[in-house]
Amino acid sequence: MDANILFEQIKKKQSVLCVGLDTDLEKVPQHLLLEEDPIFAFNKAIIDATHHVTVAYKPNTAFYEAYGIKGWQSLKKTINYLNDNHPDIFTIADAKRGDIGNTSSRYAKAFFEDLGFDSVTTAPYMGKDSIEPFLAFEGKFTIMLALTSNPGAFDFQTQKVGAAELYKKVLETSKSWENSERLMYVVGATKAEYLAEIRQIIPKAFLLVPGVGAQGGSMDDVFKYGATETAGLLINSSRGIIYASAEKDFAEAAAAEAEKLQRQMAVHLKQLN
Ligand SMILES: O=c1ccn([C@@H]2O[C@H](COP(=O)(O)O)[C@@H](O)[C@H]2O)c(=O)[nH]1
Repeated sequence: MDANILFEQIKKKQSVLCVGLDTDLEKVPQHLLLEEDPIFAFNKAIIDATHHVTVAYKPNTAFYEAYGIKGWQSLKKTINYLNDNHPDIFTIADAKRGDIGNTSSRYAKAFFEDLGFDSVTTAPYMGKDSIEPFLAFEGKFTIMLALTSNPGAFDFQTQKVGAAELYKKVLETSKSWENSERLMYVVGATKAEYLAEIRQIIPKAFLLVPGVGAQGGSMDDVFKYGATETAGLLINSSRGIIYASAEKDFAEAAAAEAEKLQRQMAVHLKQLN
């Protein structure tokens, strides 16, 4: 996907909402378990109910891999459903991959070509040759972990390596990689106060920001420190939206939560223009 399509979606929907499809059969409404493919049935209902306020969907692959081949088939059906019915909505495979070059090439082929996602998340720990194979794909984006939302982010990412913190080195160094214009970065909403400095290093790149809602991050702070004139943000909420209700009204409840977040986003987006 061209980034302009994403910008147009943001403008049209007045939203930077990314809905996380972290579908767990222990949490979906019981009646769906009678369906042939309960994971896909759940995802389809959530997508149908939320797409009008959503600019990106992010299935976390762990929730599909946990169910083996059936889970992988549900993931494939979900991405096909999105590509067939909502081709202008950005898709993210949250898989956090990255390996030696030839292996990374296979991961990239799996997520970009076979599954057909617009983007995949990657971990930068193995360096340039582990990420450039993803960046080689035209029309696709690689979303690299920079400063994550979890408490363990302080174990390594904020530690100094020489004069700068590791996450800053990751941001700075990655700018010199081939096709770096195809990079986006993950920064947790729980680390919003770091966003002003992050924006000095990567003023234009899109940020995928998880951690609002269930993890306690503040959307207001994300906009305050991390927004650019064009927004350049995707704010993710998974559990807060998809498990808003565990009853038959789960899709309506998800829509209500998504709309609530979109209204908050619209207020911030108006202030940017
Ligand atoms: O730093 C990170 C990177 C990825 N995630 C993922 O985002 C969602 C968040 O889910 P919520 O239910 O909205 O908390 C989930 O898939 C994580 O694996 C993250 O939270 N933080």
